[in-house]
Amino acid sequence: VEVESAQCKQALMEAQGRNQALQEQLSVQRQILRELEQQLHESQRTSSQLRQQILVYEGEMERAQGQLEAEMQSLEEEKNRVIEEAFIRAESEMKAVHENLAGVRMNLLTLQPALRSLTCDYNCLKRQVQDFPYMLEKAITEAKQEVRAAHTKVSSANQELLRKYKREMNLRKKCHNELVRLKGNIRVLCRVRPVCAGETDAADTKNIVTFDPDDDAVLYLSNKGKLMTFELDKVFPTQATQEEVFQEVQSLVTSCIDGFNVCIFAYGQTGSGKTYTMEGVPEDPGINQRALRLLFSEVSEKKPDWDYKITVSMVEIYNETLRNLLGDNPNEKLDIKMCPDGSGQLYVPGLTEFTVESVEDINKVFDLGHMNRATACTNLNEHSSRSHALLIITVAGFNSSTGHRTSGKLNLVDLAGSERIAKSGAEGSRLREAQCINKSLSALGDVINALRSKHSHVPFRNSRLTYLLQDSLSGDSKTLMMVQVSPLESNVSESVCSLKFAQRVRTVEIGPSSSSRRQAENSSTSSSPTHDSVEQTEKQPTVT
Ligand SMILES: Nc1ncnc2c1ncn2[C@@H]1O[C@H](COP(=O)(O)OP(=O)(O)OP(=O)(O)O)[C@@H](O)[C@H]1O
Repeated sequence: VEVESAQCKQALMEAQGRNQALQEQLSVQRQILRELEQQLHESQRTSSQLRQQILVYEGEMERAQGQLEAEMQSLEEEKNRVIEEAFIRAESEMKAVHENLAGVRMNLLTLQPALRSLTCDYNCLKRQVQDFPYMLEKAITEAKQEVRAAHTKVSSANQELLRKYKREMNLRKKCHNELVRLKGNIRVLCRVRPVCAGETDAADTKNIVTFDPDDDAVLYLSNKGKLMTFELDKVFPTQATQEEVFQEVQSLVTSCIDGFNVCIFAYGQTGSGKTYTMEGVPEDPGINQRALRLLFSEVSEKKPDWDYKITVSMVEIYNETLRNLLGDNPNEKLDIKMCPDGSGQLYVPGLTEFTVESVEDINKVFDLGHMNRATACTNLNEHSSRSHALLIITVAGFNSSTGHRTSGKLNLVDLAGSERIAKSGAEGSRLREAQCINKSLSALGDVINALRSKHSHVPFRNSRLTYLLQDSLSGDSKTLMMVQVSPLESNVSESVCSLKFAQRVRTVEIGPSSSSRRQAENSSTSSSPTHDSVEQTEKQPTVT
């Protein structure tokens, strides 16, 4: 029993253990059951909600179906209406097309004859095109022959014209020379400046100059109650304009295009209008600017046969010293030398030359010249009265059809004041200035005298001025002296001196022919400097 009791106890314990496990399983199963019941309940609730929703949807679907059917109905009606309209339109368009077609058929009937004539034309043209190369070749050959004939004709006409042109040019040159010869290779004109504002109130301002209304070469001067008469080549009264003065000198200016050398001098006492005549004022320029403008227009007219180069130099002669006014260094002194080529020509080593082609170029050159002239002196007005200013214009031409070349020089000179300085008042540098001016103006007078008198010796080398201008004063060169005179009584003695000088220069007898003169000049060019045989005191007012 004890053994069985132990076994029973063991079995009981196992049975209790199994019972315990089953109990636990049961409670888990119960829990699951509860949850499932809850889920079922919720599902039932959801299902009833869904059923209700289904009912709502079914109601909406019914309503939508009703609307759809109504819309389909209306679309069906619209479709029928549109089809009907399209049908009507198509019918009318069809009718129009039929009508067009009938028109086109009619046109076709009328076009057929035109087509037939076009075909005929086409065939005709085709035949012509086939013949064209042959005809073209024939026409080209004929045209070539005609061109050759015309070319030969034009060439011979050209040759003839060129020959005539050359003859005319020579004739023009001869006529011009003859004209200048008749007027004299050296002409002396006089210009009387007007009384300036500010001069009318002062003493001695009486106007003592009168003119001859019938003779523009005569001028009367009342000197201490005595009427003096002067006869020159032409006299410009006070009211003469810059243009009128220029018209008188313009033939000389243009002659340098033909290869002549020309000198135009303005001579007279300080304040007599030399600078006004040569340079003028900006609003009314003088000979310098007008000459360059005229040269520009003349050479442009001669294009394209002639090609010209115009160059400009500016020089000042002060106390017998030459200064380069267009150079980099206005204080640099220049020398005059004989060309080493043995031609007898003179040249100035280091002299600056500018090529000018327009009025702007001229203005730039003049501005530079004025600036350089002013740089080296303290009082420009006084300095310019005591120095000679030279504008040297060179015109070199080349004719491309004839190969002809020309070279002419135009020297425009504003001389130093010619007035005499009282012996007592001149000393030191002023005396030297006066001596230099006296020397150069005397030398100029001597040279002009010698040239007009056809002297065998012309004293070019007696001053820098005449030496520099030697090639422009000799040979076929032309010279014009513009004697400037003040009309005031206070200047009467200087005016008398200037006019006497002018008249003497003008009335010197004309000597042998120009060819013998040239020989004389050539021999004089190579000779050593000698003093002139012409009486200096006879021709030139004395500057002491
Ligand atoms: N024809 C003229 N018409 C109007 N004004 C003139 C005329 N000639 C000269 N003048 C005036 O007279 C004054 C003196 O002239 P200008 O300076 O030309 O004399 P100049 O002889 O060159 O003197 P300088 O020897 O001192 O250089 C200037 O004010 C100038 O404007």
